Amino acid sequence: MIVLGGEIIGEGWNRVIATRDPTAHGEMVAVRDACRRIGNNGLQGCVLYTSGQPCPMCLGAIYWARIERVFYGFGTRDAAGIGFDDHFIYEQLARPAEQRAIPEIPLLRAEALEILEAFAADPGRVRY
Ligand SMILES: Nc1nc2[nH]cnc2c(=O)[nH]1
Repeated sequence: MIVLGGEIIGEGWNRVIATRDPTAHGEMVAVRDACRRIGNNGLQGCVLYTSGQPCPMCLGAIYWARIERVFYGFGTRDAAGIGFDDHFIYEQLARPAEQRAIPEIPLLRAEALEILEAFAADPGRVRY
């Protein structure tokens, strides 16, 4: 759940299998719920309470949402004990991008930079 000033503003639980969505971890569902309810993509000042320590995907969403603090029950090593990959993915991120089980390989940087620079120069750009 996500709490702001003592009030629950978002709730979520794992919906990966139910919705056939690999991103539907409990934390992601809660972040989406809170953002929808408050009508904002930022969750500044909010605290997330979760049974399990967030995986890297969820932690990324937590950072992007600017959540202030996370409280969790069991850790990623505990989750690994029942077959979840959270800890494995953290270990993967500690390796160079090219050496991971799923390598990230730079491609067409100059062309991609043109798109990035055009976006940066767009006066209608909204920062988040
Ligand atoms: N913290 C957390 N870890 C997971 N690993 C797989 N699914 C989940 C989830 O919903 N939450």
